[in-house]
Amino acid sequence: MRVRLLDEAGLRDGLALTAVLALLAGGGRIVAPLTVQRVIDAGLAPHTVGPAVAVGAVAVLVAGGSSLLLNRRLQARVETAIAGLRRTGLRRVHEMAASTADRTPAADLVARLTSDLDQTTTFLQGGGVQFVTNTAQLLIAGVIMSVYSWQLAVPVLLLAGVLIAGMAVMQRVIGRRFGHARRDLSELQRAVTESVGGAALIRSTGTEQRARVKLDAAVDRARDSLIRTQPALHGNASLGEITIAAMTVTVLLGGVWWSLAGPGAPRLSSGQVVAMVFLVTFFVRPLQFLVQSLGEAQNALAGWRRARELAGTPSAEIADGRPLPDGPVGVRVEHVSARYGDGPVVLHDVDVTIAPGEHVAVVGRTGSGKSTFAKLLTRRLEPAAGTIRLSGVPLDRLAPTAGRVVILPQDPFLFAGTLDANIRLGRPGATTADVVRIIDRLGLRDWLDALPDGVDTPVGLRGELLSAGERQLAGLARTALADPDLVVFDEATSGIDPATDVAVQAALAVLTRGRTTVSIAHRMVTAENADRVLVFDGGRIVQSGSHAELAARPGRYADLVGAWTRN
Ligand SMILES: Nc1ncnc2c1ncn2[C@@H]1O[C@H](COP(=O)(O)OP(=O)(O)OP(=O)(O)O)[C@@H](O)[C@H]1O
Repeated sequence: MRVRLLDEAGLRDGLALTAVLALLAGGGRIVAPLTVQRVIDAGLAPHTVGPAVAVGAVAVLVAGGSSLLLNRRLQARVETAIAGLRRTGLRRVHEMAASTADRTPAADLVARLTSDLDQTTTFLQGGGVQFVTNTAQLLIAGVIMSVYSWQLAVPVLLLAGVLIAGMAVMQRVIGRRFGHARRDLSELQRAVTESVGGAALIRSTGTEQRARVKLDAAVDRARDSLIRTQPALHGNASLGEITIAAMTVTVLLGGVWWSLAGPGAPRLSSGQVVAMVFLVTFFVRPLQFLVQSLGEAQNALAGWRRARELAGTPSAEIADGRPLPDGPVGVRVEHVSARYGDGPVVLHDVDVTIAPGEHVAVVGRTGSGKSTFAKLLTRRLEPAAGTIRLSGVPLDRLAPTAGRVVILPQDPFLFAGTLDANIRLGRPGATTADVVRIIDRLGLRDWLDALPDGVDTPVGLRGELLSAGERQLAGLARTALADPDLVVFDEATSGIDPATDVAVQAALAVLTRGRTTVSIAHRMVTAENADRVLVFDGGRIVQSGSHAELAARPGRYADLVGAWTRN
């Protein structure tokens, strides 16, 4: 695990140089007490002071310089590793299997890539890098103490052994508790995001009390989790204080006793006793640091692990998949069933073929399985049984189809920025001139001219400055710019005024011309304009034919047409 951490943080490269810098930084600090010992043992002779000060000064400068270099080196590497983890994590979010993405709340993914990793940075900036220097200092001080007086060094090292063993046990407990705390904090973030995002709905439905109870529960859980990290931390601090004080006392009392020992017994000079007192201080300081920063270190590690877990999610993209053959896509859905997680089967034995270039409208009552069918075609859900082939290639063998298979949702996602920037996302390298051309081709020039700043009109966060119909028009333009070979269009059910609806229908007609299209239709006009209508009911296709054919005979579709006409 630790070895993997070294690799992941990019610390293995140049490990020897890192170790040398750490030894220089840690060892340099220890030279001063040794020079003091020499001066004392020489009877404080003036001629020994000058060289001692010179050696001490050089040592301090070397220690300071090495420490600076080491800090910069480690900080830069670990920050680079964190940035890499963020990038990989984000890529995994985009390549995640649809089933995993469905199960994972967005706020949890955001927390793993932001606040969780921030803990690692905070720890580093708070002196986490000193871990390395301190460990080197601890080792060097321990060795020198043993050389100076093994009689004093043995009890100190034994006490240090007790402390380190105690910390090893505690850190496991502390690590586990911080792991829980980070999970509960991420839950809290999710609850807060939901509550803030849904504030208007909560106010309008008068459900503030219910929302507050849910939020309070998340706040309490996070608080309790954080409190649960404390007893082990306090236990660790107490153990540290007791053993560290015992080490200092041992050296002081033992030193005095040995220095006064009678003839025949091994004697310590006063200089050696003073040096030992300094050395034990150098020995215990890193231990104190380790004790105090154990909590922060475990919190940082817990954050790192959560981010790494996300970065380690297997990509759902098929690396050596077969590319989608060029041209309009033929769709073959063979006896496909679908379910969400362990839930009931919601699509049963769906078997249908869509010819290249055909425009198929999917209709049916709410909950009949239309969206599930669309999710299967666009790989946002894997079939529970059966196979789907696009132009003959089974979906589970197909290479990424970005730009070739495009879903146009009811409410297309728009990033904060201009309309131009959002539409250009459809095709990498597209220019504003391309955007204007595609808007013209879709017959949307009047709409564009009516916007305050034309293509430079800002759309606001998630496109909130545009109407629902305008967002769908922007989505249509973006899709048209992508020039896909299979379009899955989820028609908006509401929020579109009649004029925009006409514009949407006209643009849709241009977009679908010559390309395979599956439209989830909520309006009769969309079904009428399609080559064929598939009628879903209870998760099954119960009718298939042209609008005219199906409307003319009794059945589900005729009922739907009746309902549309009455509306
Ligand atoms: N994410 C999900 N998790 C669990 N069940 C789901 C999920 N999405 C849909 N379902 C269930 O699958 C069934 C089909 O739903 P689907 O969304 O495909 O219907 P639909 O015909 O598109 O309905 P609508 O016209 O209201 O969008 C429904 O019973 C629904 O409750």
